Amino acid sequence: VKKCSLSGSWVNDLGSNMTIGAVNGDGNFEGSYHTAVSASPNEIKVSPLQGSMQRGTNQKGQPTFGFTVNWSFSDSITVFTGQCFVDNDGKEVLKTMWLLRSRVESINNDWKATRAGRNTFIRTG
Ligand SMILES: O=C(CCCC[C@@H]1SC[C@@H]2NC(=O)N[C@@H]21)Nc1ccc([N+](=O)[O-])cc1
Repeated sequence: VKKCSLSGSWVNDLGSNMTIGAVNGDGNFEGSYHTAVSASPNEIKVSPLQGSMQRGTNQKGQPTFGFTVNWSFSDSITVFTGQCFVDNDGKEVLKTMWLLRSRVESINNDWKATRAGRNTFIRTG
């Protein structure tokens, strides 16, 4: 069975770095995220992430997951969701989509407060 583990260090197509710790028995994990890009005027800082991985009853391998990055330097938050694959060269890759919600002053600006996109992560080191 193709096995793909989330624990360890990853880099995405934007050059952002992520480290994920051990996945516990409930499929939950924690880690840290250092984004290479930001739309905030503030200095970028390492930010915590928390997430969950679907274990699948019979360890199907290539699990789905989701995690939230609570940006420490800006009034915004990103949720990522995706799947951990083993590609045709045997390399682990995380294919994700994300929603980035920024705080806006007024409900009248709510329409423009959520950005969406995709990121692919590969292992570093
Ligand atoms: O910019 C930010 C916080 C940093 C977001 C980084 C995003 S997360 C999805 C994508 N994948 C990455 O690795 N990095 C990017 N917050 C923010 C955004 C917009 C506004 N705004 O005022 O529009 C304010 C703060």
